[in-house]
Amino acid sequence: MPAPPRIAILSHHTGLYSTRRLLDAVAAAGAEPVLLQPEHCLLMLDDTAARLYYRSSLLAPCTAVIPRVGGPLTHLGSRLLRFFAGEGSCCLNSAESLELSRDKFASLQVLVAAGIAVPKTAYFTQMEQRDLAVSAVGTPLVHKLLSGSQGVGVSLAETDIAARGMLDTFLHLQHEAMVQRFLPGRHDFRMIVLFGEVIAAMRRDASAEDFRSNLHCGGRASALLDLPEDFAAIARLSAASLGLGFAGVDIMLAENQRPLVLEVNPVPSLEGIEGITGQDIAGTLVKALLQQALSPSLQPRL
Ligand SMILES: Nc1ncnc2c1ncn2[C@@H]1O[C@H](COP(=O)(O)OP(=O)(O)OP(=O)(O)O)[C@@H](O)[C@H]1O
Repeated sequence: MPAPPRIAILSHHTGLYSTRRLLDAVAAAGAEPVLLQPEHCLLMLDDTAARLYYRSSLLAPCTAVIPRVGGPLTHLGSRLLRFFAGEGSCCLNSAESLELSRDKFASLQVLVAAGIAVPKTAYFTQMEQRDLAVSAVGTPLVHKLLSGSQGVGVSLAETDIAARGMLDTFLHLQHEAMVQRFLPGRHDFRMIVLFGEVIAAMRRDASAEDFRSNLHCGGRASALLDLPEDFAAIARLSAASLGLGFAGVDIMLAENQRPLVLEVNPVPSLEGIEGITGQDIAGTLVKALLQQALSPSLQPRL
């Protein structure tokens, strides 16, 4: 009997809901789950060969790889993905797409170049550009760290004075700043894209205590059963523009109800969306990835 395909899951937090769901889904699909904590990996280059040691042992080839690395492990995760791609493993998201989508401003640049509308957003590095950025974007405005997730590093400045003070601090500490026009809707839409199809969607409403609608910030989610076709088209194009096989695309409405993409998450949590929709997203993902891996002629519809 041939050995079952091996599917690696790169995850630091092994007890996380998404990691556990994916491990179970890999086993349920008849494949062998291989849990890799990125920090226990050693990459070795020697002449023209590349090798990966996991906890001091040479790692056997993997059929496919699912990156579930958080923001702080983006660079390590992308180097591991580059190794796996070189080995011929089928990576759910590539090294390049992970790096790109983890940079909040660079990814918006790529979306805009693809014709996808985003909120008015300024990026700058020097104090001399601060006042122009504040007046061009207008207050209230949202300041964002260039990397961050679950709403961490996203803050609201209601007035020009507050915005200037906040920017002074961030320019001093981070040497760069990103500010975005505040959209007053208090809700956003998250669409999960898998190989060019929207497979699930939810609406998230901010609580009375916060402007952020992330579930970690007290937001409330509900399933989005009648997904507008323009939202789905924007989500598909956003994931494709960033080269992502799997992505969570966040959309908010402008004052004139135009859908604008806030960001595209390369490692969206499965917990909220599976709980809200009742869908087996982990199972769908693993089956689609195995199909990709085992039918090399089948190209993802990116
Ligand atoms: N320009 C904006 N106007 C109003 N609210 C915003 C704006 N940008 C972000 N928000 C709110 O803050 C939340 C977090 O913002 P964003 O998605 O950029 O950060 P994140 O930390 O990467 O979140 P996630 O982990 O969901 O990807 C959004 O879900 C939205 O509710």
